[in-house]
Amino acid sequence: MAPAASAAPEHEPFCVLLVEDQASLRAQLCSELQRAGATEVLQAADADAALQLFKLRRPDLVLLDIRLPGSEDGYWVAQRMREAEPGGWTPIIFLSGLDGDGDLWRGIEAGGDDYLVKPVRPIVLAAKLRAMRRLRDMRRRLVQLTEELHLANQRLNEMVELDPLTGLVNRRGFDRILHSEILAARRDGTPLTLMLCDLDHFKRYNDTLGHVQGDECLKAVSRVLREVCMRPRDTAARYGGEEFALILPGTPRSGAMTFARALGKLLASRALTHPDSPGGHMLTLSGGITTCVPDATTSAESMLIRADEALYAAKAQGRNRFFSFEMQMDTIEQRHL
Ligand SMILES: Nc1nc2c(ncn2[C@@H]2O[C@H](COP(=O)(O)OP(=O)(O)OP(=O)(O)O)[C@@H](O)[C@H]2O)c(=O)[nH]1
Repeated sequence: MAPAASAAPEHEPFCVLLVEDQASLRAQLCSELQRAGATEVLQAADADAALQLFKLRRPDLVLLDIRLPGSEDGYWVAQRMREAEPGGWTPIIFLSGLDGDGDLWRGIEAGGDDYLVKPVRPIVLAAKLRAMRRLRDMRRRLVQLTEELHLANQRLNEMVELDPLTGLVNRRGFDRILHSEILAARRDGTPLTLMLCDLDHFKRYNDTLGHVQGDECLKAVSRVLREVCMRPRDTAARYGGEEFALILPGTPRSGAMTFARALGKLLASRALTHPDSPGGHMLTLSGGITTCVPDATTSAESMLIRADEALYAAKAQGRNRFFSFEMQMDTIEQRHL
């Protein structure tokens, strides 16, 4: 004996749109659907009402009669429904008195998922409802998993560009950002500043306090750098061991020097001590700055070479200072005038 058509055990709401023009059959199917576990049955007697309800309520399943009053039939309705949900897929089951192979084929071609020939036995209707519900749940889970995967990928991409010790952008991220900021500044004709910063006498720091303490010091300096980068597109990166890089879009030479002074002040306010610094007991930084409005000849490499040269000069002239490559060049030129 066939099992009785019973309510599906699922707890999630399941809304069915029933499109059937005969009122008595609609009422009968409606109560069978409810017995079979549909939590809501929306009813439409013609194509227009069916489409309106579909767009407004987004049901979980559509039961669609093929013969409808007016000029449009169920095939037409199914096609419009598919067009109305790009990227989505609401299961559609055709209901029809037509049982030819061609009718079935047309229904599937029109975007239907299944085809039931009237009169539909309650047990069959309940079984179809259950199967479609299962498909809906699996599809939802798939969408959820895809979203989770997308987020995990995003996070992974971010992590690939982060330095694990300091949380700053790492060398890989720095290379990408500098390259794209050069292109942007070139396109907009705006100045771009690159600043390389290096801790002074950090080897002595490590030698005296050990690497663990040295790491803590690098983290503290990173916090200062992150704080001093106040504009959204300013980037603080860990360029190498105890070397940091700052990318400052829209920053001219004068702005770069103001920024360097602010950085020096903020670092001094943190009063980070150095146990074995020849110049006192405070931790200090030296910096090399280059600023330009990039043109076709500007590259990340050329900017790095200039910033590095300025950093070398700052170290050579006593440390705890920032030098601008371009300002040095101006001074040299003036001396030769
Ligand atoms: N604790 C710690 N130390 C690091 C890390 N990366 C690089 N260093 C240390 O940084 C020190 C850099 O030393 P040097 O290049 O001689 O430079 P310095 O002693 O700062 O001297 P100047 O730059 O000339 O002022 C070395 O002792 C490295 O071991 C790191 O991730 N953690």
